[in-house]
Amino acid sequence: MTVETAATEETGGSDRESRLAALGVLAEQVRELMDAVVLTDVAEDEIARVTEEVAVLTERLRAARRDTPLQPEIAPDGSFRHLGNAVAGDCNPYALPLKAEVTPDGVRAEPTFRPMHEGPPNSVHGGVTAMILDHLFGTAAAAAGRLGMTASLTVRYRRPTPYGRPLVADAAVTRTEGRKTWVDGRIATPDGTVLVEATGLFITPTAWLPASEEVADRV
Ligand SMILES: CCCCCCCCCCCCCC(=O)SCCNC(=O)CCNC(=O)[C@H](O)C(C)(C)COP(=O)(O)OP(=O)(O)OC[C@H]1O[C@@H](n2cnc3c(N)ncnc32)[C@H](O)[C@@H]1OP(=O)(O)O
Repeated sequence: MTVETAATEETGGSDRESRLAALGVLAEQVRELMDAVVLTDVAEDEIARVTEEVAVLTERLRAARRDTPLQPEIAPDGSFRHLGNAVAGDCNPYALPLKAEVTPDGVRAEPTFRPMHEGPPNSVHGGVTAMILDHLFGTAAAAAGRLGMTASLTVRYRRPTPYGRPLVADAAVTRTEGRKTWVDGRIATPDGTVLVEATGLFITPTAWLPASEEVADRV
């Protein structure tokens, strides 16, 4: 597995960074749109007009398209980034996007879920919280020099997870054995009430072993 540097793709340089920043702003606007859709109470004829306008915008974006979302790369500042990722990608409207910070113990993030993440009434879907923990766990493994794929994830849901307010998520490697890495972590309220906790097993595919240490310094 190789990770390209940002400058090697397409236009390169600051033009590309400027365009990616603009794409990030668009993705955030689309998140706002998705929340607006799940919360709107406007009349049916207004829904129909907005639908037509959105269809026009969709066609404009399709005027020039890639085969895949943006792939993992080394950003100009030397950090690892994956702008097309469904959890952490700034340029993917489906992503929160999750911002993980490396700590002495592992990794930490402060996710705020949105109305569009509704599962049970007035709280976040369990598949969404599991996805966030999966990604955070993968980041904890990568930061420890053990880049891997999720082999299993065991999730325990302790309390309903609210949207609309900042929460705290953390993860740490607890054990390693050959290419296997076990990670524990949780999502909690800022005062420490655990909402969701999980254990994950990550396995480093043999082909990823060379990239594993390189990525650790850049997460
Ligand atoms: C590019 C830079 C990226 C930077 C990343 C930043 C953060 C990114 C965060 C992203 C996070 C998002 C993450 C995602 O979303 S990852 C997406 C979800 N996960 C997948 O799609 C994984 C699909 N599965 C596979 O690719 C393979 O099966 C893997 C790679 C997992 C193992 O295939 P491999 O061919 O390598 O394995 P092996 O057969 O030689 O077996 C090796 C050992 O492992 C044991 N075993 C195998 N499977 C399981 C299992 N399911 N439970 C328990 N144990 C299992 C097996 O018994 C053996 O043990 P032993 O006999 O040696 O004791």
